[in-house]
Amino acid sequence: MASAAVKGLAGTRQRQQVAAPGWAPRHRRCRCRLAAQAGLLDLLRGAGSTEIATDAEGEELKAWLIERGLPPPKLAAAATPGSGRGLVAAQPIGKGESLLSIPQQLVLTPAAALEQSCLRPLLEEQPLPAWSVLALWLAEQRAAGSAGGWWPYVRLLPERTGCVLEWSEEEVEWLCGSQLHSDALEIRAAAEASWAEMQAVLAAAKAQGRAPAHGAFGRAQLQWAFAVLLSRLVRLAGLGDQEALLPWADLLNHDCAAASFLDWSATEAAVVLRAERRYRAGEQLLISYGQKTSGELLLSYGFCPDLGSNPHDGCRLLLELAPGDAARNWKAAALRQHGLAASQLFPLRMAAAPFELVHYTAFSAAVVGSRQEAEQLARRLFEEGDIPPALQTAALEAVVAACKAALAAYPRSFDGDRAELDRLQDQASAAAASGGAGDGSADAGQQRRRHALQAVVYERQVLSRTVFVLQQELKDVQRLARRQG
Ligand SMILES: C[S@@+](CC[C@H](N)C(=O)[O-])C[C@H]1O[C@@H](n2cnc3c(N)ncnc32)[C@H](O)[C@@H]1O
Repeated sequence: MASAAVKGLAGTRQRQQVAAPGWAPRHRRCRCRLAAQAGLLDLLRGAGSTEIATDAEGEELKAWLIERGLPPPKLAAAATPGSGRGLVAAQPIGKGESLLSIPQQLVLTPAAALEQSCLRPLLEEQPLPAWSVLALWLAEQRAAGSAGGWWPYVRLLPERTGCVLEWSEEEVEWLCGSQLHSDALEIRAAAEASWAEMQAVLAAAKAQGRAPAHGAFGRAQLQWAFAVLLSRLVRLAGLGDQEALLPWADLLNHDCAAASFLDWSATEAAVVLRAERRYRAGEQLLISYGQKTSGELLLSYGFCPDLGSNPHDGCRLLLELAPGDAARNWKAAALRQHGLAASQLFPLRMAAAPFELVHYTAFSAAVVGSRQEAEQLARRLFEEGDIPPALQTAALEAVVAACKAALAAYPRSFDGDRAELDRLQDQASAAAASGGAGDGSADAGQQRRRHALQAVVYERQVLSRTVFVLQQELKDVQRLARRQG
């Protein structure tokens, strides 16, 4: 059971992808051109000599890794306003240049963690999921302090990440009505299940005197480790989808408009990153953590991009085959052949027509008399992308009804949430203008509230916009039907 839950958690972690062309933000090309021009100006001004305020501990980690085989990167660690440490260009960088190449021995895969773990004999006897092995390794290294083999890396890991594992129950309730609420509960339940699942190993470790410093594997220590993993683990598609910690490279921050990401290169036998454009010396290098909505970023990484700045923002709508449909089993089998399930989440975006989900509801609404008929219709809808005219109205109506039901599921009024969000945004702007004086923890709590509100306000705007667009389409379909009839 725990491993199923852990799978759910894995699904929420960094899945780094290239931005789909349809979703490239309009301003991007323009920004690149400006950046290229800025790069040229910098060269003329001798930007190579720009002084960079580097971060001492981050640079010490880089030097430590270089001693262990890291080819010297063209990047430097630096403090970045509002996002902790980050990596900046240490010199002007050209498009396509190699920025980082992390050799295998510095990639912290679950296998590497197991190899180094004090619990290794026990974990070989009673294997735990990769996620738990890494968490135990992190907790062990942290407890060992400077005596541990990876202290230069572990001491840089944040005390708190802001991810949903650190939220109070009341804070999680702010997401009620949204699919994010189910995600949040699932992530927290997975961490709980992982904690429960490792108790037998921890008890054996205690009995055999294998656990290191007192309390190294306590609940709070493992909670910290789970939060670190949720906000830093990178899935390496080129390494069979393994998830790993990437020391120093995990200082890279996220940009919703970035296309580059870290992945394993078999030819270079290393995790690599190339420059997707030119960079000035001192400019921060940002990568993509995946095409995530702002709410998803909030749950895993504890930050939320500014409203309107995330081209992947939106919400997910849950659609299901009608439970009472006599053809439900045939339909479910036919859906599976197209990678869809009898209960399926669909992403909605502000500016995208949700064709796939209209096809899904057309399939759900259709009356089919056999398995073959279900398969035939599924092929027409999901392979050829064609909706039989007779199903169009019912499909559009079903999506509109599903969006309205999703809107009604939010417990608080849209206007009330919007007003509170505006107020918190004004307060945040005023605090930023006055230098951000005040109690840090109160600020963090207020920021979380603002981010949660931002997510649930935007989701409802997307749902309302989808209702509007589909109602227009419904009118067109009905007008056409009247003309033809
Ligand atoms: C993989 S780590 C990146 C390094 C991190 N900044 C640090 O100081 O250790 C991910 C964390 O960086 C921060 N972060 C990354 N991108 C950000 C962004 N665009 N805005 C704000 N915070 C960001 C968040 O705290 C997130 O949990």
